[in-house]
Amino acid sequence: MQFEKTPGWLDWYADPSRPVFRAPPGAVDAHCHVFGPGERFPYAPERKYTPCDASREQLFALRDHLGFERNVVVQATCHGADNRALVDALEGSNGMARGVATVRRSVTDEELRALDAVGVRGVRFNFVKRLVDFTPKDELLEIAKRIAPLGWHIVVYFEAVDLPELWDFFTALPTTVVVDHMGRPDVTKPVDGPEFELFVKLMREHENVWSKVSCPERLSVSGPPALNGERAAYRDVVPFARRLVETFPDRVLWGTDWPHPNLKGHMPDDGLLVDFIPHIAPTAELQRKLLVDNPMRLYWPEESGGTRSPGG
Ligand SMILES: O=C(O)c1cc(C(=O)O)oc(=O)c1
Repeated sequence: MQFEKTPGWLDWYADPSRPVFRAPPGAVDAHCHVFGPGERFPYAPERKYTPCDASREQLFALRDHLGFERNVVVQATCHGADNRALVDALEGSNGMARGVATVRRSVTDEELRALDAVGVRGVRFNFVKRLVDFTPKDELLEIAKRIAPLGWHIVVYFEAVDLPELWDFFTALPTTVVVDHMGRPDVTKPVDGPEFELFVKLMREHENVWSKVSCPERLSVSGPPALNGERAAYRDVVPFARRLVETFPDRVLWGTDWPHPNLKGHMPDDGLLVDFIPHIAPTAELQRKLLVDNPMRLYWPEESGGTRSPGG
């Protein structure tokens, strides 16, 4: 198989603009990745793409540049179930990053405990066909039952058209379930149409389901603004994200998705992505919940007056 690197990728993400929006103190970028460096942390043989290296140092520099304080680093599919790059990032974070890992059913209890000790608080199940080969649901359920007693949660990534088929599986999971990128709605469809209503219903009927209101750059058809100083990017995604933030203010998270793997049309400016936040969370209270209270409750409960409870 031939792997392609996206031309110009590094140039773009090395130079994001400074956002106009000031994140509240303690803000968490709750969805980002580290890639490699490939020489130290090789990419998985079963990967569907090969990214450019994106190191923990670059990630933490971006965090500071954007005015954020913490990260949740999510295991990317190009690293498969080899979590060494993720662990390295968590170890280098001074406790300011938590992680979401990928594991197989062969993972030992000792390995789970070691991941927990370094800051992993969840596992990711991926159902996006261009990114992974299918993992049998019985294996995923077995993993879910193993991680629940640790107080971890499950992050799921899927396309909106696949939600009806995945519904029973998701609603049987025994932990908090965090959906990546709003379940990837088709934003050319109405925000109150049947497809997005099904996702809203999932969250309404299942209080253990959370959503990341992230990745407008992946979902948008209108795209980023022309290079004319306009900072209100990805407007067609706003109604979807805003509906979730306003309806479920205590169960939404936000992240940059840096370094934006697999984006071919354009590379997003992370500063512009931060300036998307006040459009989807228009009040200071909603912004604080989205960027501080919710991620702290899920990833640093010991610092926000809670404890980790088995079952996530
Ligand atoms: O849409 C994507 O291509 C994508 C890929 C990955 C990954 O490879 O893990 O993660 C994401 O959050 C999004």
